[in-house]
Amino acid sequence: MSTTIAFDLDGTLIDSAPHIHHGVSLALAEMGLPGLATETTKGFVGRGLPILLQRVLDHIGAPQTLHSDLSERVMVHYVNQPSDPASIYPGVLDALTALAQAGHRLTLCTNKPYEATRAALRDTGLAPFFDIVIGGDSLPSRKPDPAMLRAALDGADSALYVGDSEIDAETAERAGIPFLLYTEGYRKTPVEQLTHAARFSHWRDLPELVRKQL
Ligand SMILES: O=C(O)COP(=O)(O)O
Ligand SMILES: [Mg+2]
Repeated sequence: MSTTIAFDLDGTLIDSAPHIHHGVSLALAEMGLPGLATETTKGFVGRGLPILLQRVLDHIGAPQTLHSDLSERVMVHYVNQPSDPASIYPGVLDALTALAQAGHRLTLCTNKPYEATRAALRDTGLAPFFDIVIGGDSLPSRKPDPAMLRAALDGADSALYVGDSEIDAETAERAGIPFLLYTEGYRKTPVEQLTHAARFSHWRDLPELVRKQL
């Protein structure tokens, strides 16, 4: 049976925290604001750029009135700083190729802003795998609201969602879609506390896991 499989991006397909951190750091420096550690930025990824930047400003003790200026600057770097193809997690390309060859439709459902998502997919070479791309600003709401996931699944009868975070697990649960958890991303909660149909720590295991789900 052919299934539509939606994927999260940051912390799932690509280890993008260094890229996100770089964009945020450049923008903070331009504004004369203090920087923060990569691990701190990484901990803020998952709910989309507006919330990440709120947390950044809180963390460095700067007022939220700077949010829109910071956001515009980060977006420029987000789109213009090339994403490194080496940031793709090991085994992702083979797994996506195998799933596509098995006849599955692959789509993307990420809280990353759409323009930045397109740039990351283009720079890493992942773009050709996905025929629907829903970004964090594509719809009026973002994950964990299930509307994004529903849009990425395009009415499929058989569907799965693959992601790395608490947000993804909640989104899938609210959409009533089985969730496959990649355990090596940016999750902060123990795996046992996240609703998931199955989990994997290396991408080589995903095609078999998908077969078992169907
Ligand atoms: O940009 C974010 O906050 C997270 O993006 P993700 O949904 O691909 O993990
Ligand atoms: Mg993620």
